[in-house]
Amino acid sequence: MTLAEPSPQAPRGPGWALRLVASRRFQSFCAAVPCLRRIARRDGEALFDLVGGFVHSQVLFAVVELRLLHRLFDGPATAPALARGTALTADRIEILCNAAVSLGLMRRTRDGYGLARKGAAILGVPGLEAMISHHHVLYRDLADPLAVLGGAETELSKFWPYVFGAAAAQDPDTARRYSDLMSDSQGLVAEETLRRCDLSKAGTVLDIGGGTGAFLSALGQRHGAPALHLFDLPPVVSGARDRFAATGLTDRVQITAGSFRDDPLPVGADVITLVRVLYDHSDTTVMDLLRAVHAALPEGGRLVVSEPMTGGDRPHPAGDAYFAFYCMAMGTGRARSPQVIREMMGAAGFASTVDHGTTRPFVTHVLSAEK
Ligand SMILES: CC(C)=CCC/C(C)=C/CC/C(C)=C/C=C/C(C)=C/C=C/C=C(C)/C=C/C=C(C)/C=C/C=C(C)/C=C/CC(C)(C)O
Ligand SMILES: C[S@@+](CC[C@H](N)C(=O)[O-])C[C@H]1O[C@@H](n2cnc3c(N)ncnc32)[C@H](O)[C@@H]1O
Repeated sequence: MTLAEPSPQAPRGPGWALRLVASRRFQSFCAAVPCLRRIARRDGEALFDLVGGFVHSQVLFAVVELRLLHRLFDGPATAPALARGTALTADRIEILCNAAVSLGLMRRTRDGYGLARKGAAILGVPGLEAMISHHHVLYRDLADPLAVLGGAETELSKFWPYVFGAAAAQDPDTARRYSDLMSDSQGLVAEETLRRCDLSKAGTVLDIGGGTGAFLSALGQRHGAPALHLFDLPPVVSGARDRFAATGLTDRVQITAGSFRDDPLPVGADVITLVRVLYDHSDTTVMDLLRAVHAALPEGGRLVVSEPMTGGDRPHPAGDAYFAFYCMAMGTGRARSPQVIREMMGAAGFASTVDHGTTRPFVTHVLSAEK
């Protein structure tokens, strides 16, 4: 595509500036002028990161699948040493490790390769390696993003069957597979949610879609007072009793197996939490759920919603790229902005809503509402 050079009489304003940036001659001019060269180089590198980002995520996938970060946690190693125990040759491991160094996951050492800070951080984030390994499903779906955008059937939608109703989630192995993935990644979500919402004075907290109880376990260990009530699908909650026993919370916990799409919600809680639940479901299902939550709460009762959200009129990569496409590929879900969810809370009857924000949009965003 050859863009006409901006004519002298071209209107000034954003159009003029962008037309200039899109001009090959101006880009060549910038590369020759020192103060402009740095901007052009920075934008070019950022653009190339976007172009090559899918290779970067596959380098990360390979490093995680080969457990190289764990190998290096014990100390630096040479490429031949890292190749041992894998099906790869030392020269291919060297290529992978150099790529990992370029991405800040590893560092070059006198003896070969060592762990870098980002690589160490991955080892410290609960559930992150499992999520990275799980991405091969989404990756195959996004090989044809236009098909996903066009609503084609996806592999990912078969990974999370529960969103299609309790009947689809009867298979205990499937239920365990996604519950493990969720409970592994719950650590940071619970940390952020409980830091932003003080639930220490709650009487009873009902966690709807609470999986195998990871959030309630974190809440129960942080606050000694609230009684805890878990509500999730029958094949899912079966894994919860052991967790509560292991955290010494059995006496404070009630477990109800059921579907919020098909069964009445338990009553008696003064706080109801929805942690990474709404974005799995359509607007209709979400509105039905919010109305049922409103009905199940007493006057003055509180709803807490915590899940990754989009940026609304200020889109950000975590919510508007990753989770928006993830939920779209899932088939029924939708990543929503804090504003949209607060409007849905209001439409469901909640008198006041609060945006508690987030420190890390890629982990979660916290809202609450009062009846
Ligand atoms: C010199 C030193 C040592 C330090 C000085 C500098 C310094 C202080 C460094 C700090 C190092 C440090 C502590 C870093 C910590 C980094 C952390 C905590 C990073 C956390 C990253 C978390 C990430 C990337 C989380 C990603 C989560 C994802 C991708 C979750 C996806 C969930 C999905 C898709 C769920 C789907 C389920 C469904 C079906 C949609 O409901
Ligand atoms: C993404 S997981 C989140 C689990 C947990 N809250 C967390 O953040 O780790 C969504 C949860 O909603 C549950 N769920 C989905 N549909 C449900 C339904 N109709 N009734 C009850 N729970 C449901 C799933 O079983 C799953 O545990």
